[in-house]
Amino acid sequence: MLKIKHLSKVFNGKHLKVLDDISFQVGPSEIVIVTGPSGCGKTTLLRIISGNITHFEGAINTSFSKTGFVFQEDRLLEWKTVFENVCLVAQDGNKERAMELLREVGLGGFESYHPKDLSGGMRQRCAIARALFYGSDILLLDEPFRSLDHKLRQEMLKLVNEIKTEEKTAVLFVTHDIDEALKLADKIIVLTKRPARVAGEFTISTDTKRRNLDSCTFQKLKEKIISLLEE
Ligand SMILES: Nc1ncnc2c1ncn2[C@@H]1O[C@H](COP(=O)(O)OP(=O)(O)OP(=O)(O)O)[C@@H](O)[C@H]1O
Repeated sequence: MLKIKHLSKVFNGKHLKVLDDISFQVGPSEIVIVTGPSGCGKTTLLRIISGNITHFEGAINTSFSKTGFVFQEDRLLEWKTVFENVCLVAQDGNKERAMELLREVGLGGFESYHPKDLSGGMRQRCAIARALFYGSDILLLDEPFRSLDHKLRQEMLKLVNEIKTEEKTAVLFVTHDIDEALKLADKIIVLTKRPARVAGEFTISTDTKRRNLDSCTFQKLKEKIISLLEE
């Protein structure tokens, strides 16, 4: 369980308040999606949770032992191949599994390429394979599918869902795409504009395979989230 309690963050010697008293939880094998207006503080929130930002108010309590993350920038090592980039995070890991993950993210056949020879979307998928190979019990994803086309996005969403159900990995996912959130989330956290507060928290119990986004229930939920984002 990850518990975020009364989290606040101010940048620039107290001039820029970014997060204001944020509290929510991520349970084991749960997909929690955070959405909110541009610049409200979503990346800052993930950076605090991942330990990249250490000065903040409030508390982060976690019982997860391994945290994997994919940020907006892919942070691949340019001098390593795709396969080496993935294997680097778990050097004793099963190399067959690394190959399998690369195939699952659509990079089968590109194992010996270097990052500079990949497109932006391929680089991002390599970063996702690397995070999955790390074998974390919670995965932090910051708009990881932004540069992918529609078909690839759908495939990656399916993969995240499989990782959750098969590997029991919890996922904390930032996206601007409300349909993506409605398709995948067990819980959606909507943040206000900066300084971000929790404007709404919505639990979706319908199994992801049985969700109909055109149904009245999902349309109403979507309208509610949009209205909160527009406030
Ligand atoms: N290290 C930093 N120092 C000072 N200000 C920062 C720092 N990091 C982020 N900020 C500011 O904090 C605010 C929130 O930024 P953040 O990247 O967390 O927003 P976001 O919600 O992820 O945005 P987007 O949806 O556009 O990706 C912005 O005004 C940004 O300029």
